[in-house]
Amino acid sequence: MAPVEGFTTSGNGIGPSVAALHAALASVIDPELRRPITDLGMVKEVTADDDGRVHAVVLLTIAGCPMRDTIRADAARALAGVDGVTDVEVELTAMTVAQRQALKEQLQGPGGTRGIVFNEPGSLTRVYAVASGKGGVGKSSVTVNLACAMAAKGLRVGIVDADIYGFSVPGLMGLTTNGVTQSPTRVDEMILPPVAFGVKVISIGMFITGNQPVAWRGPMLHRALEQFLTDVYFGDLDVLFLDLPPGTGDVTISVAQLLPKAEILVVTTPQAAAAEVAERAGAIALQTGQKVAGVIENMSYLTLPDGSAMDLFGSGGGGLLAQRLSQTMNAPVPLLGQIPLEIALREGGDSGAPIVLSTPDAASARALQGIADRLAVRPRGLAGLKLDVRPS
Ligand SMILES: Nc1ncnc2c1ncn2[C@@H]1O[C@H](COP(=O)(O)OP(=O)(O)OP(=O)(O)O)[C@@H](O)[C@H]1O
Repeated sequence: MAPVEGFTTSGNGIGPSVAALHAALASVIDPELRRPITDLGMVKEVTADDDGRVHAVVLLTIAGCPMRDTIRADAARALAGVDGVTDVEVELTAMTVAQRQALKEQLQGPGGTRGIVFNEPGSLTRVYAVASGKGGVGKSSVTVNLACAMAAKGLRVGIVDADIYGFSVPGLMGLTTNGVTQSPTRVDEMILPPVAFGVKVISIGMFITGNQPVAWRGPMLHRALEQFLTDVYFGDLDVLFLDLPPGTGDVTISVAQLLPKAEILVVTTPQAAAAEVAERAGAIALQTGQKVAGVIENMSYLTLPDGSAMDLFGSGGGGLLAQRLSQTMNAPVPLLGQIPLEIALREGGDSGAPIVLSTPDAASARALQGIADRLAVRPRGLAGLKLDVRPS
């Protein structure tokens, strides 16, 4: 292997090789940026002597990086596994301003600042805004489970908790412990979202202390959402979910303005009255020019101890809503799935362990998995893209 900048070994064939040390560190993934630390300019130097003693210096984006212990442990473990290594010392130090700037430019392009990457013509990220007519129908539970199911399939997934007044995503994703929500790391003005179950998550709940109410009017909400979409580094995502507040308020309009390509997923219960309210949430897409990707019926039935199904909230609401929205939108709007009521789903939400991962055999988990599969097989968002193909 050609010399690698920063890597020094005696080079006389005794002790670990540069190639093996580099390969080991290339297997260490930065927990927030989700890329190998070797690609991110985070490996400053590695020296190894003939006796197999290795000293590595790893650069952190910021001195107080909350992931420093994880990065150190992962790097030490990877190096210790290299043939000929007898001892490992990993030293952590912070990047200089210039190194941080270089990293930001590598991630975000020259200049470091940009608009909303998901709106760029080359963006292939599918954006789903999850809406409901009423509160409490399970919109957030559905969002986190779909996101986790897709991430478990290997897709790169992010969630923006746009339910600014009633945020619940950090708790559902296990990012809140004893009332304290994990904070994002800030690299100057760039915000690195915490990652849970492979999903990058950002929520207003990460920026306020305790359980304070958020009392903002429309323009503030719009600005907060815009900042989530511009300043948060999500990287190249396959799917971005936005958990909208219930109804058709300011945030829904802002999402339509900020992310015109976002498709709406409407969550409803089977109750006819709930479906009617949900129809308004879906039909707003007609005014904003967005697509409705489908309807998800939640709390469809409850399985009783004798195995029979009880329609606690009536039946047929999801199908009815899909039919009505298809007419309103003059385009097919499918009923993507029906999720039963299950105690395990609620418990998974309360404990921050989404049911698709914690109890994948549960009926509700299988239904959610089925919906995620249907959404995941749709191609990445090439629709409406002008492809740069010219006759020769
Ligand atoms: N299928 C289900 N079975 C059992 N409990 C469920 C189910 N779906 C949701 N729940 C529970 O119902 C409650 C409300 O769910 P959730 O917070 O996901 O709803 P929401 O529509 O996002 O509410 P809001 O819009 O008010 O934030 C939660 O306690 C959740 O665990």
